[in-house]
Amino acid sequence: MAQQLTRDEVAKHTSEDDLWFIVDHRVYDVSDFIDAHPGGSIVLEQVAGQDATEASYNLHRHEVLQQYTALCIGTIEGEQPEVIDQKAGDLSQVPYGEPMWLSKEFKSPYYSEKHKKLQKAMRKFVDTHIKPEAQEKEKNGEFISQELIDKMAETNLLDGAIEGKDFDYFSDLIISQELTRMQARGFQDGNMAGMAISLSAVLAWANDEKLKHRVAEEVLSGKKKMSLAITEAFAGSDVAGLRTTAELSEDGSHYIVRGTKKWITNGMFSDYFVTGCKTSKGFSVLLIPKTEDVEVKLIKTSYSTAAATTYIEFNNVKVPKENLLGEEHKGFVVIMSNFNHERWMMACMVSRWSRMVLEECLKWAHQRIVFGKPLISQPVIRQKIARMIGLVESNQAWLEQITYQMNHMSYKDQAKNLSGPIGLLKTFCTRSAHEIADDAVNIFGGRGITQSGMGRVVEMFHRTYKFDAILGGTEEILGDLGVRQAMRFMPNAKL
Ligand code: HEM
Repeated sequence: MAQQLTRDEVAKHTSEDDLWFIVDHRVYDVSDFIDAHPGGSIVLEQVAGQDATEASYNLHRHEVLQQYTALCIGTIEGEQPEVIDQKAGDLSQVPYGEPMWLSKEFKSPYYSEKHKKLQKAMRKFVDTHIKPEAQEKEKNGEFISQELIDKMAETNLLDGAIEGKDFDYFSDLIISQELTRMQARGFQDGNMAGMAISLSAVLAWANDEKLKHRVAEEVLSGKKKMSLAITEAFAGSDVAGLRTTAELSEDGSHYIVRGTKKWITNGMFSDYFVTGCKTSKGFSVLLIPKTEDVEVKLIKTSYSTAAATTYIEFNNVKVPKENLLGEEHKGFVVIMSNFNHERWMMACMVSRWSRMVLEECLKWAHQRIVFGKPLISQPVIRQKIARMIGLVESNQAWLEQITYQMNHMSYKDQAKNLSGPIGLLKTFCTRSAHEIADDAVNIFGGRGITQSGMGRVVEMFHRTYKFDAILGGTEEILGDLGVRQAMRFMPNAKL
């Protein structure tokens, strides 16, 4: 048991080489730490022997104190720590910090006990196994370790937290949203996002059953990696403008692929590329294995290189005819139907990021003292937070409604009925993110543009939400798609 000390006892330790203070009813001896303190020694000397709770929470995230528990030598006699120590797997206690279905006061028609079990297991797995590596790699830009990939493959749906037969789109939503809580936007994509958006095309469109099963087994077991290679320097959303060509050999046994691809997430470590190519009479999609004729170069974007964003050159790569996905020259439908799930997944993630940022703003406004009062006592701050809550909750509500439809529709019908709504949903979520990021930085001030310390989540979101606004289709393209789709369902008659 930690020793019990009195406030009078603490007040005696005020010299540079014998310096104590109190934070949240706990006593810290920082005599050997003051020279290493990132905020310097002066500030610590200023609070020597005193209660520094307010000063400390005004300047640090609680996790800083959790990391330095060794400096804590005891608690104040008769007093109890009040600050909530979040443990791995815990739900947030901040209002609006979790979607409504996770708050015990509220009910939802969409989630079952099985979903709740999955969420719990996923939260714990992310907090314990993914977040520590994600935080490290986000900073140093290295790619995900094989150990982490093996760990994820090994647990096979989290050691039975959910059975394959019960896995539905709400399970998918839960996994996507929980993954964002690693709070590392580049690593989030580096964590097999390439597979998530390309394996679906192989599963739905491979003509060769053997190939389909082999690739699925290899990538789901973590032995091989894959990515989706559509965009080029020449064209992104404008798929018709792509210049990578696939020419069928005279004997019809293979294609020769030549061209380049740009911004390919996970391309640096991929063994397979689901690639959009021009063929003699249209556009076709091929599963291209990595060979010596495939050259990859790392692209540095505004998020971490942990995402492994890649420039690729296919230099006359020989690809067997069996690797064609869907029909030859009719690849447009392969890509377009695959986009739905990718865009929906991005909506899951960016909306959860927005909620994390809202949570950060609520915590900060609650504990930051300005002009002698908590920041939240300023009406202008409450207005900003009110707007954020409205956006975050409407993102989630629309997302859940669309997810429910996906659960009750075939893949084909989803392409017909939901590509418009999903495009509009993603656009709405990223426009919301734009507003939320902007207001959050204003609430955090200098910390909102600083990569470490209190504002690091807000800083990262402000720097990276644009990835969701652009990848998988820009806001302009998707807004347009949504309205054009709606017009397709308009009755011919004047109304
Ligand atoms: C055991 C107690 C403490 C530990 C372990 C600690 C640790 C840290 C760490 C790791 C940082 C880097 C920034 C971050 O990650 O948030 C930091 C920054 C800082 N700390 Fe502390 N600190 C402690 C107590 C205090 C106290 C009591 C004060 C002031 C009264 C203080 C003042 C500062 C200041 C001014 C900064 C720079 C903040 C900024 O750049 O925004 N620290 N501290």
